[in-house]
Amino acid sequence: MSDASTRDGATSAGSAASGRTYRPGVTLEGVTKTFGTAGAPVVALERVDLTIGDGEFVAVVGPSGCGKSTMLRLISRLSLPTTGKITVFDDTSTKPPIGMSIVFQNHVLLAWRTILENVLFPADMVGESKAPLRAKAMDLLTSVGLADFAGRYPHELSGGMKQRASIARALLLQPRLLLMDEPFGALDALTREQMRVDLEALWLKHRMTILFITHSIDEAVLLADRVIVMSPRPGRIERIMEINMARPRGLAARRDPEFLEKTEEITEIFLSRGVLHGEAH
Ligand SMILES: Nc1ncnc2c1ncn2[C@@H]1O[C@H](COP(=O)(O)OP(=O)(O)OP(=O)(O)O)[C@@H](O)[C@H]1O
Repeated sequence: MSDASTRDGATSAGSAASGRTYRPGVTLEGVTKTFGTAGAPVVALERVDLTIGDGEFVAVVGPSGCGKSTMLRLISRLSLPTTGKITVFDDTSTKPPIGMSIVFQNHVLLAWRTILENVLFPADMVGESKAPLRAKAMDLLTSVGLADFAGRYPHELSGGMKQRASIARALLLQPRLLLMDEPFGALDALTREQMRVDLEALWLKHRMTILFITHSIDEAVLLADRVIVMSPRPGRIERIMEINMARPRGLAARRDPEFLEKTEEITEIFLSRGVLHGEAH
């Protein structure tokens, strides 16, 4: 459960060799979340301590029910911890953090709005004028490969295209914090691979803090600066693993010895915790 911090408070999110140093962005201190009071309460998260650097890309991987989505909901303040403290860019209030966007597994595009109007939707939500944001929205649609689909409606797009539009929408107001809850979980393997490469490119361009939740060991290692490996319920941090592969990692990263080494290490953790079984059941 190492979470190295330097003396000036900056989080060291990489090895000395990688030279990555971040200021703290999101901090969880002794965070526990328990659901239900009568009968048998469910401890979804137990004593989680974690610092995510400002501008860092962190992935959380773990078995179903280990509290990954709970962690994301607590950081977004859609839900409050039972005990412990969560700080988001120095803010410890219980209001949704300013500058936060969320992307869920299933797109939440509005069927009656064009793709461009969907991408502009956050401006309506915060009462900003849309006109000055149109060029930005088009740029974002171009960067996710949807420039030609700005005038189409969601039902005219494939699942992957809809999820690209959701990501473009999440970036419209330049979030400082992007929470992604299994954003590629519903996509086919090829689309997923491409989305991963494209997300890395977007992150390298915008450098927002990303918390990316996934069931995929490969995806976590390929994308993140650090991978948080969760144990089965009650969800605890089992290991924090630094990934030092050079960026952009792109498709070639799958052949990097570090990719093989880290995915193997995480698989071993899950085997030892009974999350995975070497033999068929
Ligand atoms: N609102 C709720 N009320 C009661 N129990 C809940 C609630 N939300 C989550 N839980 C329980 O908390 C535990 C963690 O759930 P959570 O959704 O965070 O897991 P997860 O790791 O995201 O799972 P998955 O990978 O399947 O999405 C589970 O046992 C779940 O049943």
